[in-house]
Amino acid sequence: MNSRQPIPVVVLAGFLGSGKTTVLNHLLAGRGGTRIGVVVNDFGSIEVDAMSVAGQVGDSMVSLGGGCLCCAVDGSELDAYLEKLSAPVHRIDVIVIEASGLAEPQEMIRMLMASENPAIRYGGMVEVVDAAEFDATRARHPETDRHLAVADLVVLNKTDRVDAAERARIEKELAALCAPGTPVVGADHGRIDPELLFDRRPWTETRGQLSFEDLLAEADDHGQGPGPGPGPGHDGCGHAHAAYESTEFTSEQALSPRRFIDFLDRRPAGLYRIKGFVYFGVPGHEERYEVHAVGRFLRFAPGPWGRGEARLTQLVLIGAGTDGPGLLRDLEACREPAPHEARPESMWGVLRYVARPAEPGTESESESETGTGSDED
Ligand SMILES: Nc1nc2c(ncn2[C@@H]2O[C@H](COP(=O)(O)OP(=O)(O)OP(=O)(O)O)[C@@H](O)[C@H]2O)c(=O)[nH]1
Repeated sequence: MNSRQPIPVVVLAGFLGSGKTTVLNHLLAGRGGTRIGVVVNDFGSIEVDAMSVAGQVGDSMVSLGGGCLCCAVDGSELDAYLEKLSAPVHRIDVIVIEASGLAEPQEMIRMLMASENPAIRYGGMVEVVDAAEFDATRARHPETDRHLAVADLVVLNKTDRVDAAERARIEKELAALCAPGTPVVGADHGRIDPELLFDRRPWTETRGQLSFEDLLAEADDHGQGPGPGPGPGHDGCGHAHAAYESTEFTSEQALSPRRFIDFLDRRPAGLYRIKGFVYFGVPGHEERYEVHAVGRFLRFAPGPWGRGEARLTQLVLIGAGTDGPGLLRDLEACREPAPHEARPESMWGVLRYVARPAEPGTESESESETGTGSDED
């Protein structure tokens, strides 16, 4: 991941007690060399949550080992904290906001979409659902349905507390409540693959000297946890990996923007994450297009190629129950031997998913984007 690209900001939402902090701890434990900025947006219980995430609490910003920063904010302070976290000095790769169990995630998404901070971009919304309390939560808090409708990825947590039939029933209901194609990932104690949300750097890529906490966390990453008890390091990593498969695609030939968008529109629900770079080679659009999809959420970010860098398309597709050879066949069918003959209009489908800084007076544009999370307007 190029550190000069805007930092993706992922919103982790879910009703009180659904397991957001548990998911976050698991992500922190399995972050590898990735530097995660954490914002805990939890009115009233800041200390409790920040402590369970970080193990230590400062004024408002907490250092998590060598790799993370955590700050506790209310909505009005969010912009200021995002600005602090996105300062180049912290070298943060991804920011996760743990939304209060009571917050309206739509508000937060709107704030992120409208943010004028060029160092960040909205990176999708993950809704954590408590499988054991699913019906009770919906009955008492009908707004839960609205949150599910804007989620890009749903984590169905506490699957250890329901049997297979109940889980299947909830998954069916979730499919009806969420936008079509939204992936639902089952989890026991928040153990989802961190790769679903961000690229993990290998430890060797961590710049600067490793701190003592880094070394402890690294040992923990390899299953030799620093000690008992909850908190980062509790889970170690590796549990979640077995359930996912990843498919890699490389092409020296350009991809047709129309065919590639068509492929993305039809991507199966089990394909949780796509990341990489695409070369379209269409006149006027010869840049390198970084692609980032989490669930239904899709973004392209055009940027320059490195000096002497080969014009390649390189994609990694991560999913469960996906047909790898079938995906590769579909991607091969997107190849375009004569991109220079393509008309610039063929890029329109891609450009719909490029985040542009909001122009003054174009608020309605960012609102329409907020509504779907996949920009299907
Ligand atoms: N049985 C079971 N318990 C879980 C699981 N995930 C989390 N818990 C427990 O559920 C409780 C709530 O988890 P948290 O991660 O604090 O939930 P939260 O969504 O951050 O809660 P708030 O901050 O109150 O909104 C804790 O006691 C966790 O240990 C799970 O998969 N199974």
